[in-house]
Amino acid sequence: MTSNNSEQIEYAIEAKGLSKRFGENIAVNKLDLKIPKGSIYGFLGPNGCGKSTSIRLLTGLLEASEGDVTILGKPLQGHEESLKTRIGYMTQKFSLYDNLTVRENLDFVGAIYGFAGKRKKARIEELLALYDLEKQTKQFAGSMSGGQKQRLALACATLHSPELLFLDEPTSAVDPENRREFWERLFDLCAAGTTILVSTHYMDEAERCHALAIMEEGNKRADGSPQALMESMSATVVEVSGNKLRQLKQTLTDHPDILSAAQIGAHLRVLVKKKVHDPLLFISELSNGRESILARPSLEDVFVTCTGERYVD
Ligand SMILES: Nc1ncnc2c1ncn2[C@@H]1O[C@H](COP(=O)(O)OP(=O)(O)OP(=O)(O)O)[C@@H](O)[C@H]1O
Repeated sequence: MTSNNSEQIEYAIEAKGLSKRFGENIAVNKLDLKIPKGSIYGFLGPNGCGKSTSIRLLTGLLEASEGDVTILGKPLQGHEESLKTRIGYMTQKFSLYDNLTVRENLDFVGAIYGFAGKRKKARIEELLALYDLEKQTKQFAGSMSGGQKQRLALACATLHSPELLFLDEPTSAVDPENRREFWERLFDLCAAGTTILVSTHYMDEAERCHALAIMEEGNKRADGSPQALMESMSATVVEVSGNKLRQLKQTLTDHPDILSAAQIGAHLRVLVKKKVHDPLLFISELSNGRESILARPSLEDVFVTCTGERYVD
């Protein structure tokens, strides 16, 4: 991050009241954001919650219905063209040319960003080595595996060394190992000064971000670092074990002071509202004295708590 002193923080993205309507449907509703330079920020939420639309608004590809956006210190409105060279964007479907080879894809993107001659060749060689694509240079992009396509898409999105990188669900089409590797590469980019905004519906991925926004139906329900979100959660987590968990789950979820009860293996993970002073006694009474313990909150618990906010008193 740029600074420890809050007065000196430089923001890569600032948004105020950002909204987008498609007819009657509000895809993004009054979104406020302050994303420090040099950080990895996540949008976490289910399909259709407005992640892609928010990213497209912040890149200037889509016009907002309302709100103000400042990107890398400049108002987005009126600076869309000049900002394009400072921004990278990797779309959900990777936007590769299937009928072009790996090298041709990079060549094409290089030309778009005004690279030519030795400079272009050198940058492409650098990216081929960095993203482990040297053996695939002549392969058509359409015939590559999900992981290879993802690495090529990241190489294309970062060819012009953008200061700010948008990644829309970049790991949906790859296995867990590729996903881990991909995140290592993101932290390398971040260490070199790139600010990254990444959307995901994976909890483990969101947990890797410096900070994130939890989104639902176009609204930001909460934001902060994963740690801060877990610490400020408005529920206590209790794990209950024993038999007949399916019936117990029903009894517990019917109770107004219980936000959710989900079976994980041989126990139920129960989110009890914070206003309940002794959650273990409370659960013991509701479950005929079954064994229960307090557990550490996870980001998934935060998500359930935030998106179920309307049920919280
Ligand atoms: N061009 C459009 N015209 C009409 N409605 C749209 C358009 N783009 C998005 N929407 C709607 O806006 C809402 C948010 O969609 P968006 O794609 O931003 O969600 P998302 O969180 O990125 O989900 P996904 O991961 O499935 O893409 C959805 O209800 C979607 O149908």
